Amino acid sequence: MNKVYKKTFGLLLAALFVGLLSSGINGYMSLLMRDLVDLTFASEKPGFMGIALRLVFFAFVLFLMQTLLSVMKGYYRRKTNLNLKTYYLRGVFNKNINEFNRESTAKYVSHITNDLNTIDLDYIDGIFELALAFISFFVIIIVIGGINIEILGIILVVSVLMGFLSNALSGPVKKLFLERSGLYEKYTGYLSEVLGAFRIIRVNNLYDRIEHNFRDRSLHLQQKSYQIEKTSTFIYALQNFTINLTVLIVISVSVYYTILGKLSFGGVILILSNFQSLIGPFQRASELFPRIVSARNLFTTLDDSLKNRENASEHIHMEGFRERIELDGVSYAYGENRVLEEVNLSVRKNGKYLIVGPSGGGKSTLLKLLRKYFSPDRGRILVDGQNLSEITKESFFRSISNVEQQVFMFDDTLRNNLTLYRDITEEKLTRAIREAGLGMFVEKLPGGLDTVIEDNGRNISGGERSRIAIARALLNDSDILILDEAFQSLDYDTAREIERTILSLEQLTVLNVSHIIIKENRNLYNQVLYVDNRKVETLENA
Ligand SMILES: Nc1ncnc2c1ncn2[C@@H]1O[C@H](COP(=O)(O)OP(=O)(O)OP(=O)(O)O)[C@@H](O)[C@H]1O
Repeated sequence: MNKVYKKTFGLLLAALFVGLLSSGINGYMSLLMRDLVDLTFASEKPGFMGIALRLVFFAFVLFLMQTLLSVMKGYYRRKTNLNLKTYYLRGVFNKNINEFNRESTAKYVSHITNDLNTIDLDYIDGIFELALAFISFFVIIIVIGGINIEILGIILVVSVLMGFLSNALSGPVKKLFLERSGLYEKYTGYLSEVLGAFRIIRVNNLYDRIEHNFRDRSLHLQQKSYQIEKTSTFIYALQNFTINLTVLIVISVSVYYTILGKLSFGGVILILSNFQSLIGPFQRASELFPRIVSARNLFTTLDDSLKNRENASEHIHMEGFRERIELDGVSYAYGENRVLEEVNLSVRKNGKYLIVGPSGGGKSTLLKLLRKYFSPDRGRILVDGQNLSEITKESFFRSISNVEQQVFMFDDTLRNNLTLYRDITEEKLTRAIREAGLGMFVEKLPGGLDTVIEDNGRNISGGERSRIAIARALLNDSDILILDEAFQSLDYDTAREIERTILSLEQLTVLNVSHIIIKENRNLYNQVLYVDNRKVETLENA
């Protein structure tokens, strides 16, 4: 993430350069102002108008510079933020499927919303503001140093002491900010779960139980925010006290130097009017530094969430499936629960396999291993003799199509939901629609293929959803089709017809996990595999 943040470093420097010019103009105007005041006290008319006009001119230039600065800052922030968000989302989509599934999606949502928002406000903007404050600080140092170096020395000592003090005071706030970010992540996850369970909560009147839990969690989060608020207020009050003390010291020293004749009255006004730029950076640093540090830690959290723990080196590019897939002594366990043990199996190209077995027997796990969602704990899966864990995901996924139990629909037209945004000829699309048994459905739709599927398929039935998934898979032109309970929402006749069509496709290897056994089609399979008791057995060979 840090690398992505640094990509817009050029924009940051350009904007800060404009900030430097603005501060320079501001410093120069302070000197003009001092001269103006001193001329007034000396009752000298010549030169007065000239300085006054110059002041008006530079005030206008300063206005333009500051407008430019705010435009540049806005552009820099937007661009950096967008870069980070797109990088993160791309990273999420590069995760191993099983590792993505292991986490709740809410965690990623919370990272993209809460955490990247915090990074925007506290880190991107924080660093910018701090840098700007220090630029104006150094410019004013040069200006005051030019007037009286002793006063500058005194002011600097006082300011630096105060800066250290403020920083030391802000320690407890840093810790609280970090804790709150973790709480937000959990809270967002919890809310997504509750809203995801909307139907079951409504139907079973579970709201009272949910409300109790919701109140506890909300309260806990609010208490943490309140604690941050309380601690921060106390720390800011202490910091204000030190600032007031510093102001008092600086005023006293300046006035004393005027009495000694080492500083003109205009000089005192210059110091006092720029005092904020002198102590501002230390004040800002104490306020922003804890935020910057805790937001900086979020980079590590975000990077960690994108890491794939299984890092087998994938270096083989697969050019289509040619001969066979072999499972060689494959074992897999979810923690202590061993689901497959020493499984040996051979799947030949264009073969048709029906996979059956009791619920919880391990059928889906077998499919997940074959889909490369995760790797076996022991043994190997060989695709045309190459170890599947060494084959790149991109090239392998191109060879397989999946019809899973959960079918996602985009809020888009039926056409785009079928083609998944690829260029597909009308002829091919019509054939896939027919083979997936969607012909009548499309004909009846008033908008045909241009009908919009709403809200993840709210306006279509479960059976239509499965058929859309089957059509998608047929349009994929992949070598292997993996079906996981694809027919369970279909009536018997429709399921039979679609299954028959799929099994008649000669250039397709089919692995079908199904509880629904269609007797008329059973002999169309080359092999029926039975998965149970950690084993995969062949029930019958055609
Ligand atoms: N992600 C997971 N984490 C932990 N255990 C899991 C996970 N997925 C499945 N299991 C367990 O692994 C075993 C096999 O599950 P699997 O889903 O492979 O069975 P299945 O034969 O496909 O079942 P069904 O026919 O009910 O879909 C079950 O005991 C299940 O509880």
